[in-house]
Amino acid sequence: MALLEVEDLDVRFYTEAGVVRAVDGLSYTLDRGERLGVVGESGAGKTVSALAVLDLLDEPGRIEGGTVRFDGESLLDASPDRLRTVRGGRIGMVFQDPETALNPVYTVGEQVSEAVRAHTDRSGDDAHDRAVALLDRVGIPDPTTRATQYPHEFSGGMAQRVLVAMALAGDPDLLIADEPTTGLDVTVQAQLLELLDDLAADDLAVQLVSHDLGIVAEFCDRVLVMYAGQTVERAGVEDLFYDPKHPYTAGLLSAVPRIGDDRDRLSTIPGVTPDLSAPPPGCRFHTRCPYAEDVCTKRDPPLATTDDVTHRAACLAYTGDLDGELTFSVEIDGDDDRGERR
Ligand SMILES: Nc1ncnc2c1ncn2[C@@H]1O[C@H](COP(=O)(O)OP(=O)(O)OP(=O)(O)O)[C@@H](O)[C@H]1O
Repeated sequence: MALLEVEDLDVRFYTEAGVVRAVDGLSYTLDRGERLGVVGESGAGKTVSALAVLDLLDEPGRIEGGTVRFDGESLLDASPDRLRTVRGGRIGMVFQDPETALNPVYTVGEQVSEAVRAHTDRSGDDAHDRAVALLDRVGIPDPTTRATQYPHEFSGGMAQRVLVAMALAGDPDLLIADEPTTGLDVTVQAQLLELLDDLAADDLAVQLVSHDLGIVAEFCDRVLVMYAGQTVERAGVEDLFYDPKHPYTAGLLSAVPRIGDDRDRLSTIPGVTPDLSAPPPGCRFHTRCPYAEDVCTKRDPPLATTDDVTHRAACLAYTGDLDGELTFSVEIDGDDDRGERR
């Protein structure tokens, strides 16, 4: 049994401008110790789906359908008390922007101790000792002294380590990290990824939400690509990066800036993500897809098997509905690796 099973998850935001279909029919699983990357442009639904898994959506967001099972237990049916136990306990969370996630008026030690008290039987000195051990575990030097200091005395990278320590307080089986390294400089990013790598080696499953494909390529086992609230491709990390099957993924990959590449490639996929209160009919990507045919404006592509059952893509090219061939080239390390897709 998978550790996390998300099936057919639908999230809507009821706004004055209309109903925003932020997540539509999202399904995926995550095994123990596995690292899943969730990628896609801004507005794809990465954060909203991570929050929905934990039933943490704020108004006007609502989960309209689907199931979330964690270790066999249905989280969306769980009582608020039970959810609070699982959340931050068996599922740890780290979000972007550590400075705002920490409370400026309490010491770091107090905040980590509080997380320990909330998610374990420890209290008093015992909780404090555990907090110091956690700060040590996440690579904060001189943790005893650092525990007495306030968040403003920590750099961005060190503050993010504190948040990881708090997420580990309940000894979780799953860590959901949403853009955990965004805003940090490259060296600090690498150090933080090394920490996550080390933690995942201890059988912690990680769902890493990121718009940074380089980080995902380096860290993850499997990748889910989201576009406009839906999964467009799902594959093992190597298959996805070396042999993408969806035109959107191919576009994202060619938009990754590479060392020594001074062209502005970030605008490789022309157009913008659609307004999710009125998504385009048929394939949501058809308005930006260079391969789109008439049928793409009418038929919603299922997440179909490509040449491998574990490699799926939501494109009519894999249901036999396209007249033309899907052929795109992906440059990996400067090599032009041309592939035929059908
Ligand atoms: N409070 C809200 N009210 C209305 N719509 C919302 C709200 N929060 C999110 N959405 C919509 O949900 C969709 C998904 O947003 P989400 O933040 O999950 O995207 P994302 O992929 O995480 O992007 P980013 O990388 O910018 O965080 C977007 O279209 C967004 O406009």
